[in-house]
Amino acid sequence: MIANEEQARDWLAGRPEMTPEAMERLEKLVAMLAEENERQNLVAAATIPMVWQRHIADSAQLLAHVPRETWNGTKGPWLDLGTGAGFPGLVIAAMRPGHEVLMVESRARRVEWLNRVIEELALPKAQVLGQRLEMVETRTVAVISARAFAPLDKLLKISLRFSTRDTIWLLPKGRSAGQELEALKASVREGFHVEQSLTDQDAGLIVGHLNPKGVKL
Ligand SMILES: C[S@@+](CC[C@H](N)C(=O)[O-])C[C@H]1O[C@@H](n2cnc3c(N)ncnc32)[C@H](O)[C@@H]1O
Repeated sequence: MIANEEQARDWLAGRPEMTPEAMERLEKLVAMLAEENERQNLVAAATIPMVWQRHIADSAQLLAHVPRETWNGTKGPWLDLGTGAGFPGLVIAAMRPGHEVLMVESRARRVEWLNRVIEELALPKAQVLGQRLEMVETRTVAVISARAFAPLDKLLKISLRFSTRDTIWLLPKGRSAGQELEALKASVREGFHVEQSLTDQDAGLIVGHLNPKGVKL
């Protein structure tokens, strides 16, 4: 379990994706976030002293659930829904800058912030789709992530059209992971399971696949 800032940084340093350049990008993101959070409420102020654990490692842990062959640039982009301050989308983009990461965010100030970070971190393959998810043009993607975006049943309904049966869904769900999964129809639930979060012993990540042709939500 990653229980503090030192453990978060040590864990990140040991990730296979980590390079000195990626660590530099994450350091820059953390510094920019602390500054911007004084101007707009991007993340809860109380989480700034725990930013490596609560936001950076919490986002980066999703990469451990994506086999390299699934997301190697050939099977489509990573789509992050409701990216907000940048989590997990910006962290994924900072650690895998050669891969396409699309971040959907509807609030104008957050869109401006995300674009500023993308430019500052020089992430040409990262892109912000600054509109409501409901307005985003349909395309299929390799990975769909969403942290603190919407209740699971609603989330699946509004984003099903981006999924193939190979798309990996990665949904950090905090303490409600098991309960939200249990509430789904058995035919939908069967493609998913709950993984323990590495950053919070009470939290779970819903991970799995959905067969968009075979389910009625
Ligand atoms: C609670 S925040 C979570 C932000 C980030 N994922 C995190 O975990 O720190 C949810 C974000 O989703 C955005 N959002 C909510 N509904 C949306 C929609 N339908 N389309 C696009 N963005 C949406 C909000 O503007 C907000 O920034």
